[in-house]
Amino acid sequence: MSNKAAREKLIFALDMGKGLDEAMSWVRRLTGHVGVFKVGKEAFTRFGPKLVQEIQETGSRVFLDLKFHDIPNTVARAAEGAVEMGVAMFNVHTLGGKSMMEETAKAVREMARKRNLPVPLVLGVTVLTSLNDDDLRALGFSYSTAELVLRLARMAQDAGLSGVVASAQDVEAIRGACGKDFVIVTPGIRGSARVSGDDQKRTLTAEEAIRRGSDYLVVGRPIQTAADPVAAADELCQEIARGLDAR
Ligand SMILES: O=C(O)c1cc(=O)[nH]c(=O)n1[C@@H]1O[C@H](COP(=O)(O)O)[C@@H](O)[C@H]1O
Repeated sequence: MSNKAAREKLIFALDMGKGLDEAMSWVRRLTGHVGVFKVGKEAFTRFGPKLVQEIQETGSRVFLDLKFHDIPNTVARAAEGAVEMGVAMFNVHTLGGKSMMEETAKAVREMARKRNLPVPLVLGVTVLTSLNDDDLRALGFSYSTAELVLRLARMAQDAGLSGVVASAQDVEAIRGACGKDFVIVTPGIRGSARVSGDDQKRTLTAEEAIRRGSDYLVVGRPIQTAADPVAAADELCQEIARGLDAR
């Protein structure tokens, strides 16, 4: 069993679509070794709210990663569904705009109050960790990734979101601009070895991400494809603990 404070910061991405049983066997295997299970598009399009419910019935917390990106009314209504599912956190794309984020934050608070449910963390995805400065230029942005992330994080905070999803490379700048209570979730965590089929461009190690101020790390393939996934999760928790000590 790993250090609890460190473990709570580790989110395992349940990126798998073969069967609900397979997903739940990963949940049972990694319970006590990671703090949160992330249900993203790959699993949700196959298993839907049933997977979320089954994970929560085991006592674990769920991060619903559907990256809502649509007009304000549509995202706000989808967000109410996320509240009703009882997830601990979910995300929207900040590029959906400030009014979308404002309407969503308000709808989440009201739905939680009406149904007497916990208020989930609402996170704004800034610039995907699979994109670099060249990709942004090709998309027509004149900002660098670092500049755009900071701008979007400030906007997410002004709109009332709980925090953001960003590369760990941007954590110090976001923390400086948005303060200590703003939640920063960082995917794109990699050690010295890359995983096969790797699409992550802005990465950092778990220890360094935590040392710089990440609140949660999202890790998928480095655990899922490890020879011993439980040992890989425990090693990440040790890295997180070292990062916390070095803060
Ligand atoms: O929102 C996310 O979780 C996310 C945002 C982002 O910018 N980059 C990113 O990789 N993610 C997710 O984080 C996970 C990373 O998985 P691995 O690269 O396998 O560790 C995937 O489930 C992605 O969908």
